[in-house]
Amino acid sequence: MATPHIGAEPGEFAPDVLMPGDPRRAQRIAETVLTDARQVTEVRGILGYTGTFDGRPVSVLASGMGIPSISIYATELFRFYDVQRIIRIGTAGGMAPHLDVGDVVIASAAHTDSSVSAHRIPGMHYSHAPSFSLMAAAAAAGGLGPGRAVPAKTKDVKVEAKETKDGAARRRRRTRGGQVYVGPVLSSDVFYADRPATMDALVQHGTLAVEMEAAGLYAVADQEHRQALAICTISDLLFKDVSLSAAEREVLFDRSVALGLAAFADG
Ligand SMILES: O=P(O)(O)O[C@H]1O[C@H](CO)[C@@H](O)[C@H]1O
Ligand SMILES: O=c1cc[nH]c(=O)[nH]1
Repeated sequence: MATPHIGAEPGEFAPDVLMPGDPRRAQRIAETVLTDARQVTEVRGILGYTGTFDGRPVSVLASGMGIPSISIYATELFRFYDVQRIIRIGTAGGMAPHLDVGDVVIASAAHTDSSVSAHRIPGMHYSHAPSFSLMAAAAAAGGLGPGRAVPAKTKDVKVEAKETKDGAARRRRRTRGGQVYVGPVLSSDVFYADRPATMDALVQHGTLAVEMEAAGLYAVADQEHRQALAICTISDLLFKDVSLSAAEREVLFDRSVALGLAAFADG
């Protein structure tokens, strides 16, 4: 039976689910990466598809934005569709100075200011962490491993970046694109926040990037005894006024999807 938020019947989702925030990104992944993908849900415009990749069943379902939204979809997938593993395919704002747009961050931990997670276990500061096996497999697929301090450089990608100051000039910008990093992210409840001291302290504590869902996904996976990971493409740089357009954010996820599919295969 369908859930309040997912229209699929039991059995229509694969055990492994890729989960972008944006429904159009879900559609694009289904159309360009999966074989024989068919739509299994469209409730509230949150699109979901099931197909195969390299002969393995794989689904993709959008999460919407924020911890409350991803928590609903992840809980319903784990609890009512027997989904075993979810990998978030997200975008994130780069915080650490060495990051560039197009780089990929595999979230080894997720700090959060969300009350949803902060009060999950009363009296505890809950640690939001991914599945080790998924994270290790994704990192290996990204060329990272023990004793390899410098991330693998993958082929350059050309992106159209936008200088946000005054919403004005666009300029062509060749990124180092596709460098893969593993480290903590901030899963923020607030997109438009003005708190430079907090962000600076997080960077000083090794935080790489900010997004809005990983902590919720990791907590739900722990609660439901399932596995999860977040892999995010850097879509803008918080301290450099560099930002990708909405259209660019929709398409610049190939590397993250490849790492996610490799993690499903090897994790
Ligand atoms: O591109 P997605 O996956 O939605 O991720 C990021 O983009 C949204 C904000 O623009 C938030 O959901 C944030 O986590
Ligand atoms: O700055 C950003 C970029 C993407 N996603 C976020 O949550 N923040």
